Amino acid sequence: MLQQVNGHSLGSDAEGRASLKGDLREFLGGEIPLHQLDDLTKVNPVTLETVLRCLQARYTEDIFYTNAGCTLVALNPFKHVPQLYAPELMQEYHAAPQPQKLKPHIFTVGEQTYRNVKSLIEPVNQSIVVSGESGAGKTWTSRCLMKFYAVVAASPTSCENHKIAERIEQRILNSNPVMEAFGNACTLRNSNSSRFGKFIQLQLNRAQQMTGAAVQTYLLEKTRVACQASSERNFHIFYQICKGATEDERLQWHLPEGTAFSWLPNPESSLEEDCFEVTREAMLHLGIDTPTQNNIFKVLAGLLHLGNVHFVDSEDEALPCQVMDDTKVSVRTSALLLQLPEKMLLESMQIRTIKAGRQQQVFQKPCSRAECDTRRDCLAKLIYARLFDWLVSVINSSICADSKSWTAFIGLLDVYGFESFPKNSLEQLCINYANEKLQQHFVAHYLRAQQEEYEVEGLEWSFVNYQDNQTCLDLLEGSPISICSLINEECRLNRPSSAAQLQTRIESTLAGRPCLGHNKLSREPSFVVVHFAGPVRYHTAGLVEKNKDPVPPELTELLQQSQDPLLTMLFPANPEEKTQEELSGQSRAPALTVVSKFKASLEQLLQVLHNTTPHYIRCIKPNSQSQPQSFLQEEVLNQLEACGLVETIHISAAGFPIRVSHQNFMERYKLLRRLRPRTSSGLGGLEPAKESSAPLGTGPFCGCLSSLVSSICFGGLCLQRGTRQLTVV
Ligand SMILES: Nc1ncnc2c1ncn2[C@@H]1O[C@H](COP(=O)(O)OP(=O)(O)OP(=O)(O)O)[C@@H](O)[C@H]1O
Repeated sequence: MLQQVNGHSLGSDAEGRASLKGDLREFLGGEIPLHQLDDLTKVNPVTLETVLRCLQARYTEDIFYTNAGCTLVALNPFKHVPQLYAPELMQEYHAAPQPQKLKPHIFTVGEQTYRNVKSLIEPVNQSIVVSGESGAGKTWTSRCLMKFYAVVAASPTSCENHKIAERIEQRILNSNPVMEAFGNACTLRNSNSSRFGKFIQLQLNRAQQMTGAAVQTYLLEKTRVACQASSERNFHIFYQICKGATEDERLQWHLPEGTAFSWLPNPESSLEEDCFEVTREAMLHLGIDTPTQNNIFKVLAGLLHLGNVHFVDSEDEALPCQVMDDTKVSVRTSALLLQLPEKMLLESMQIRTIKAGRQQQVFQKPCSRAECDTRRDCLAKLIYARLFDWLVSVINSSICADSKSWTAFIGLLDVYGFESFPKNSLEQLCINYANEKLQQHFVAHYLRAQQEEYEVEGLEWSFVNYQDNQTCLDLLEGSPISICSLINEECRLNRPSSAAQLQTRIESTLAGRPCLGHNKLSREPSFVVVHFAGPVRYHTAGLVEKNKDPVPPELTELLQQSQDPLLTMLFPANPEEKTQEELSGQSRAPALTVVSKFKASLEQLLQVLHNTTPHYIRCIKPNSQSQPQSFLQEEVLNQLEACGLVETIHISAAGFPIRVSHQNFMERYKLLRRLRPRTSSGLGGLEPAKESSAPLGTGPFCGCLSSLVSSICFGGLCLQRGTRQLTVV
């Protein structure tokens, strides 16, 4: 009997015949309409063009998910799709004996991941890496997966337990609107773009119930508080308070309707994300009570007024710059809202204090107008970044479970997508660097390690070439010299360096590196990095300063004087240990730059990922205008090419998608020791043995089982090692 066609084993007779018919048709003639191909490994031949055509055909039919071997491709529908994420559908995938036989969906990935934890497939901890460029749908996907786990991993036991579980699940879900309100913003690429990276660990107990979660965030783009590119916006929360405050709150927060704020560009644009009520409700569920919320919003209003403070040059260099007449009121209001002495607030921006000599004598020097502006912006960034970190810690203490109550986790990684704007700076360099690291994780884990293992195992294998992004990573972070090391060195040397000098330094020191380009047409000093997802031009102006991220000590000292309860907590007068910002403001600052901190946190993240079984979801943006029903071939093609999807499909089609250690396999499939080899098939197929007295570990399988398992279905099993193939149905 034919056991396999095109990689599919057959189930019951009737089912088998129907499936066989379909498989045969597909195998022989490729007659199946493209949009019905659920798995891109079945596209024939597998080329960029055929893959593109298949995805387009499916998109036209409103089919947004397609398997690509080990990866799930998720096309952004840019519209509401009824029932696509309904709780009933979640249950259907959860209850299915073989979820992978249902239509491709993020719930298949969610369920498979969940079952891996259940069946203790090592490593027990799992991760789902959601990648794609900005606006491709990563945050949406992560959010839906969290909802999925909140449903399927809910505690079904006693009423009391159920309540607890619900509280935890609801709180975990409530962390999303809060973090998005404070950490997302409208950019040119995405109206709800995450301006920070997030790894959320969903913690499961032995019964696979969710007992808690922990969130780790990465590099918030805090510069956005004080500086927004044209046509972009500040963080959503600022618009929410301005649009959603009640009359009473407007009075308290000094936000009369129609007030113009320099740091609130495009206030007329109205987004779904501007819903203040949702944020407040979610904060409440996370344990942030109304008085604390009001305190937070009052401080944010204080920042908006601070942004309206503008300085004029002083005629006498020995005297501080003055505040523009019509913005004096903003200093007063800001001081009032932040509960700071007005004079001190003003002087902290106008005057620099220098300590020098053995006795640390104090000198004061008036700042230039540009310096006043920088210090004003720095103050706002400092407050906002601390507030964001504090919110994350509150969220964590609200959702985190006692370490004894969980045994495994499923990690969801949603980091900012690859970005290329007309102007790119240190933020984009870090974001794109993170994307390069994740791409490398995929390349190393899947494209390279897998093929190397097949070779070692003696499997017949013709090596599939793939685009390795190691050269780009060498350029960015390599040792001894790379772009990061050069930017860090400029910070360490603490010498005046112009944007043009930095460009020359990068170009001359790294000349000849394959991924370094130079845009000769550009008038502004810049350099080009050819990333796996495309070339990006980075402007060198301000790069070193942003990397240093200095905080003048006067600013921290000022905030320690605040009478505001929230600021008192964020800036304690006698902190137990000095923060990085405080250290960087001192003259003998350790060389811990933004880039080095980011690099260290990325390494940590990759270490965590490395110790989990990864699952991949590739989000694809069908068009850059965020329009439904528009599939722009060129744009999709670039994304497919960049992530090496065709190579992934080739390897998946010919390879072995599931890997199980021998010990785990024996645990899971103890039953099979009762099976004996069927020698007549010539394939080494197996049939159930009537009786087996062979002890576990010495039965007929054990000597020949590999860690490579081509497919384990819930009703059947197919194994291969080298030239031996074993099929059990
Ligand atoms: N599955 C979906 N169904 C409907 N709309 C979607 C879906 N996925 C994404 N979208 C739409 O696309 C927008 C962008 O998605 P999302 O914010 O998830 O992108 P992202 O990849 O996280 O981007 P960034 O890297 O900028 O944070 C969403 O705000 C939503 O409007």
